[in-house]
Amino acid sequence: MAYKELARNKAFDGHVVKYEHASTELSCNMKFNVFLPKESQHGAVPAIYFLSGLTCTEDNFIQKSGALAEAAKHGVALIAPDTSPRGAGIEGEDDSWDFGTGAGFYLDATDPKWAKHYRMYSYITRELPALVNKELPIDGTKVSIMGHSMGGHGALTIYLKNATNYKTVSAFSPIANPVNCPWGQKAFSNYLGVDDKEAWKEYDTVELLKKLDNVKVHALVDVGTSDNFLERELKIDTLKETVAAQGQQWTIRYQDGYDHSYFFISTFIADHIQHHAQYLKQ
Ligand SMILES: N[C@@H](CCC(=O)N[C@@H](CS)C(=O)NCC(=O)O)C(=O)O
Repeated sequence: MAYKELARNKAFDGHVVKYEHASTELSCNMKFNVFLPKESQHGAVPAIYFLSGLTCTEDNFIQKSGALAEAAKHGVALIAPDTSPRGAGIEGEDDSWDFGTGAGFYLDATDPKWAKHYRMYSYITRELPALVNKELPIDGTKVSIMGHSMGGHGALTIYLKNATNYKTVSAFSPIANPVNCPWGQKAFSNYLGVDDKEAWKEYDTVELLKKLDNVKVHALVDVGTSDNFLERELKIDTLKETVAAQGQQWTIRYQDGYDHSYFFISTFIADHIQHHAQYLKQ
């Protein structure tokens, strides 16, 4: 299967289209959703990738974030991939909600048990862009990336490692320092092995920021002060300190009383789309 259309719904004068394709990176079939604004009927448009969090599929963001209206306003496409390979059949992959299926952590696993299928980093940075740039009216020279929670971690790390490929980055409630939190330690010790801590740092926003020389990044990060995961898992204070120490000028906002849910995302999604549109139009 090269790729096939599974569903198409008109929205805000454009369309939300769901596709399925056989992924060579992940060795399984994968689904993703795309919002194509009406401008895409006349030529290639800029696009924002949105990486979702733990337990999500390709549907959560496109159905719950309220992003379509603002994307339509700016003539920008949205690309919403799944969060892990599906049905790989690896022992233990469905045992917990924060690891395995629905929790690919946007890395390329090196542990032999996971290495064949759990390659979300290569899928998001190479395979999926190659497919959408070839098959859809997407301008591959004008793309950016954002995400939520595990997907916020994915967006920030992918951006920091490939800054020339993306115009900008933003995140909601990102897992900012996974080497120092339970979710990250569980994922990295299994996918990357317990011993190779240097490999872990390659997928850690705070650690990547420390290595960033002379590159100024203008990222937007929002997190809710009533987010249940704020202290234990997200480590936004550490991110903020590192950003300051590195002389970066990120906008990091603590939003009073908001939690980790899509109600929070939908409240601030317009700000994020506007942030991206400003860079995508340059
Ligand atoms: N274990 C809880 C928490 C998982 C959770 O909060 N997931 C976030 C990302 S880390 C999410 O986006 N959930 C899906 C949704 O709210 O639609 C659950 O299964 O809902």
